[in-house]
Amino acid sequence: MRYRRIFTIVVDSFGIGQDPEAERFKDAGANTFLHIYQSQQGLDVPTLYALGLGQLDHVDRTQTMGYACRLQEASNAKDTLTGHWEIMGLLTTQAPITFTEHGFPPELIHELEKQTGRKVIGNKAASGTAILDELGEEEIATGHMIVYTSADSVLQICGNEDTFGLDELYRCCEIARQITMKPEWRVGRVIARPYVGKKRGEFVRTANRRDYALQPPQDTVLDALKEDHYDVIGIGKIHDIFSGRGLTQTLHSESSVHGMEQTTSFLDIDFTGLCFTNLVDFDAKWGHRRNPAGYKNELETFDKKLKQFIEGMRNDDLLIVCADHGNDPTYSGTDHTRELVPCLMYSPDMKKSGVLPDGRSFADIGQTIAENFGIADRHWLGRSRLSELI
Ligand SMILES: O=P(O)(O)O[C@H]1O[C@H](CO)[C@@H](O)[C@H]1O
Ligand SMILES: [Mn+2]
Ligand SMILES: [Mn+2]
Repeated sequence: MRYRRIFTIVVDSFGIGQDPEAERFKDAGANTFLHIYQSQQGLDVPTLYALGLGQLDHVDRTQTMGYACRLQEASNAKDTLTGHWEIMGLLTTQAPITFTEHGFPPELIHELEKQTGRKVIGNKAASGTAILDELGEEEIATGHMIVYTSADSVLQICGNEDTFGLDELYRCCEIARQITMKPEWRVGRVIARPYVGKKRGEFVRTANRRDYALQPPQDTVLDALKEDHYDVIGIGKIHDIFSGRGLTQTLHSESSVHGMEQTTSFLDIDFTGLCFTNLVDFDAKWGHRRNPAGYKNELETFDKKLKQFIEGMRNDDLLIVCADHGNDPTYSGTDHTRELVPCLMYSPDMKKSGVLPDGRSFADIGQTIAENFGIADRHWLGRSRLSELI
């Protein structure tokens, strides 16, 4: 075992340019990183640049440490579940079901209304904040529930924390999850979207969001690590994304800053295995909201936290910073964008630094982890980069 602890941090939606499939996903030209950089007159992220991020899109050459490369998604998707599953070795060939064109079919809605005892309003593809402005007041006045979707494979239900109530929202989502287990309705996630506020313009979504995700259909590198008695710590949304599978410990985060603080606190803990973190604010607060200035700020704050993290690393620690898909905040629409993702790898034990060739799957990350911990014999997807980290 070369590294005793591997910290993998997913900067949710931090894409680095279109991949060969982007056109098929109607995302030609998308580039989350570069377009934030260009639209905001630069990006002050010295730590990410030191790790080689700027080399990947040729905007900065101040790399001093670690190895940087770009990875392509091998799965037929651009969403959070498939992205994370692929990072941990699982390929998704069948595109996840979506209902963006006409909303959910009447039979599904009828079943949901019958079993919850509540009428459905909305039932269309929408941005979560826009649909609250449109229908939040009606939901509060009538007790009906706002159901909406997006280009992700999701069924989302909004509920006002004061009038609808959190428990009731979770109950309705559990019913929705059961109903959508039917093969033709099997969305990747049902998501409870609680919010507070009384009227249009004042609604704010809270951190009590809850995701009811499908189980990964097969074992991932996480399961294999757990089976071999390694520690597998999930921070932020990791638990939801893997339905708790393959984890030995879970921490939920209030924000991406909080997620980095939780991750950093594990530097002081003597574990052996993987600490796997998802930082969702980049995607949920800025990418989907098409807010490049907010995205820039979040990145710059993250960069400072990353510097502190690196300062606390030991020689037998490996850091991997990556992403699960793109979400270019300057692109049209409000959905994810199919992109390459950065993969930045660093350990204080490295003698050299540089750029590595692009990889054909996000699973290069999982395979690197698998080789490090001696579980690569299971033929995971992807190619280990361990021998390139010199
Ligand atoms: O617009 P909001 O509600 O943030 O939705 C976003 O969040 C959901 C899950 O990531 C996806 O449906 C995506 O579109
Ligand atoms: Mn994501
Ligand atoms: Mn998203």
